[in-house]
Parts: sequence; C-alpha cells; structure tokens
Amino acid sequence: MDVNISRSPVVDVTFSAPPSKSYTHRALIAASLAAGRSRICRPLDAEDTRLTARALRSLGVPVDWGDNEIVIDGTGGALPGGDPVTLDLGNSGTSLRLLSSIALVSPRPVVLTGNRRMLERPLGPLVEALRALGGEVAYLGRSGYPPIRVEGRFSGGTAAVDASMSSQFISSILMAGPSADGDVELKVPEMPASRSYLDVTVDVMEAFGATVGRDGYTRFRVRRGTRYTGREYTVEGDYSSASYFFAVAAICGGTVRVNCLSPASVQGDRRFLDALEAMGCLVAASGDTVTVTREDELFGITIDMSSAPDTVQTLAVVAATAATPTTITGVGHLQYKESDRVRVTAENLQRMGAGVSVGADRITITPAPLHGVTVNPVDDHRTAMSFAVLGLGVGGMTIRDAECVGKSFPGFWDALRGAGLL
Ligand SMILES: O=C(O)C1=C[C@@H](OP(=O)(O)O)[C@@H](O)[C@H](O)C1
Ligand SMILES: C=C(OP(=O)(O)O)C(=O)O
Repeated sequence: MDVNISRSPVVDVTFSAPPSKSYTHRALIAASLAAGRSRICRPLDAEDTRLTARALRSLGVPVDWGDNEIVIDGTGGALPGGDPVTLDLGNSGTSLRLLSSIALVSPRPVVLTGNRRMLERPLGPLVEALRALGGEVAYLGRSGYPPIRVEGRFSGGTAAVDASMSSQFISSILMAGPSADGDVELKVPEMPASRSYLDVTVDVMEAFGATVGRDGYTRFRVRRGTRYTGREYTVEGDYSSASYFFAVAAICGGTVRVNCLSPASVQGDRRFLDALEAMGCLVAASGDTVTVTREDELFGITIDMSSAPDTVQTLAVVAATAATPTTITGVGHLQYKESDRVRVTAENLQRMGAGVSVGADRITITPAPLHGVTVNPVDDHRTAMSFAVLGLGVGGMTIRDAECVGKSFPGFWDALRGAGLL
C-alpha cells in the first residue's frame, strides 16, 4: 500500500495516543510469570505485541487476548515442560531479546529466530550474560546474532552486561529474574543505550510486586524469592507514537493535543517534547493531555537523545523545517534497529533537499528548501511515520509499503485521515 501525502494547512486537531508497545510487552511477560490471574487493560494490539503473546503461548502460558484486554493465568514463575519449541519473533527486537531470558526459565530447549533483518541485530552481550547465569546458549547462525538455542537452568549469580548496543539485554534478564534459582546481580560497566527503558522495566516489575535493587544504571539486583503477583494492569499511552502527532504541530504550525498520556511517565521519549520546546514550540500538559503549539518559526538545537532513540527520526524531520541547523547526539546505536536509521534518515532528507552530515554518534541537519519524494521505509515503521509527517509540511510525498506501521501503530494512517490530514 502506498500513501500519498499533500501539504497541510495550519492544524488544530486532537489525537489519542495508542497504548505503549514497551509497556505491553513487559506486562505480558510479568503476568505470564506471576502467581494468579492478571487482566491487562488497553494493551497495544500491534504486530510486535502479538508476537510476544504468541511466543508466550508456545511456551505454555494461557494467554487469552480479548476485546481491548488480555487475561493471563500466570504460571507462578515456572514454565511447563514439553517438546523443543521454536519462537519466530519477526523483527521485534524487544520480543526476541526479552524472551531470550524467559526461554531460560523454560525447561524445554527453545530456539529464538526472526526475519532477515532480525538476524542482523546483535545479541552477543545478552548471550554471554545468560551463559554466566546458567544458560547453555548456542548460536545457530552467525556468532553474536540470532537464531539462538537456549537450554540449561536459570541458576542466577553475577554477570556483567555490555548494554552499549541495547538496553534490552539488561531488561531481558531483569524481567526473568524472579524465576531464577538464586539471586541475580547485573553489573553494567558503561552507561547503557536507551537507559530510560530500564526505568520502564523496573516500573512494570514493581507494579507486579517484584522488588528490584539498583544503583542508578550501573548495578541491578533481583533477590531469590522475588515473585510477580497477578493483578489488573492498564497500559499507559505511548510517547514514541505520540511524537508523530506532536510533530504535526511543529511542522505544519498550529495546535495538536494528544490525550491518553501519563503525566508521570518514565518513558524516555517524553524528551521529544523538551526538544520541541527548545526549538520554539509551546508545550503544555494538563491531566492526561499534552498540547503542542507552533506559531513562529523554529530554531535548531543541539541535543543528546541517547535515552530517547525512537524519536530521533521524528526530531530529525522537524529539524529539517527549522530556520537553523540541529545536531542530535547519542544516536550510534540506531544502526542496530529495524534499519540503520541514521543512514536512512540522512539519505531521505538529502533526497528532499536538506543538508545532512553524519558522525560516529551524531547527525546534523541543515535546513534548506524541501521537495516531496517517494520514500521506501524498507519495512521500518518509524521511517514511514516520521517522513509521512514531514510530507504534511512539504507535500508531494509518497510512502511506499505503508502497512509497515503495523509493527507498532496500526491505526496511524486512520488517525491522520480522521484528523482530515490525508
Ligand atoms: O525495551 C524496549 O521496549 C525498547 C528499547 C529500545 O531499544 P534499545 O534498548 O535496543 O535501544 C527502543 O528502541 C525499542 O523501541 C523498545
Ligand atoms: C526498535 C524498535 O523496537 P524493537 O527493538 O522492539 O524492534 C522500535 O519500536 O523502534
């Protein structure tokens, strides 16, 4: 499916944020390992979260996905035995990384694999840590990458984790921690990438009754005997997905309100709002609603987005419409995502007329007169959504294979149509 995008006049629209993908993955896992029944309310129903649910069912967890809720009778920390099982996680990095540790909880041999791009997304530091904690983990293809086969016992102990490529390596072990035979202690020698997602992990673990010891982002501990308890849990709104709506105001001018967002959220992509404010937008929050207004031209900034990786592309497209250049740092690990996002973003902005320079851990966007192009997102949902929003400011844009947004935000195109923007 291709979507053609014309230039939009100044906007005055209200959107609802979809549920958080990261929170939904984690609630599914915690509920699966919990003692007792959980009801997950307003889960994100998207390709990636469905992959996690399907994988948990394959591991023997009774996951009942109903109408806007998921009911799970938790296993109480253990997983049932059975034949070896293979989990195909598509290109859901969160699913594959987090479930790699859940696989160690299972008494069955578990193979974790994915699509072609997933097999290019690194896993080495997580495998090394799982081996140190009792896992017998084998690479079935290229060393350091999926597919892997996980056997052994989650005995626990101490492991050092290099999370410079992905915070998910740490989140994975922590989420499974309550099911280890002994204490789990993780030492993190250097600042993890996307560190805010570790706050999301700890938030969900504690919401389901687990206690997590930590020293900032350098050390994490889950004590033997820690357990999850089933509960009713409502998934908060997704600030990463909401960024595209906020960017509509920044790029087209006018006002966008987005509701269903938690004002106390620990999601790192709230930082996108700080960036918009620094560039000249008016940002206001009231209850569950955030309002962004852009009246005058925006000016470029220099900002570290290392803890807000999923809104780097959204910020880059906004930056291309500002009056002066923007430099975004902390972007080196974006090469490991659904695509090499810094390269893809640079190439497409340059095709549109912007000046872009890329360094080891930064991207600088120098605004210039822009023209619409046809963008092939190469199956990356965030490339599709960020350039769609830029198209509303430039016109003459076509997004190829637009259904790829289903990975995280299946309602994206309908939301723009419902607001009269398509
Ligand atoms: O743990 C999570 O839910 C996620 C962590 C981040 O990945 P990295 O930690 O690999 O940067 C983020 O980009 C991804 O969309 C979701
Ligand atoms: C990188 C992302 O997700 P994942 O790591 O789960 O593939 C994303 O949603 O941008």
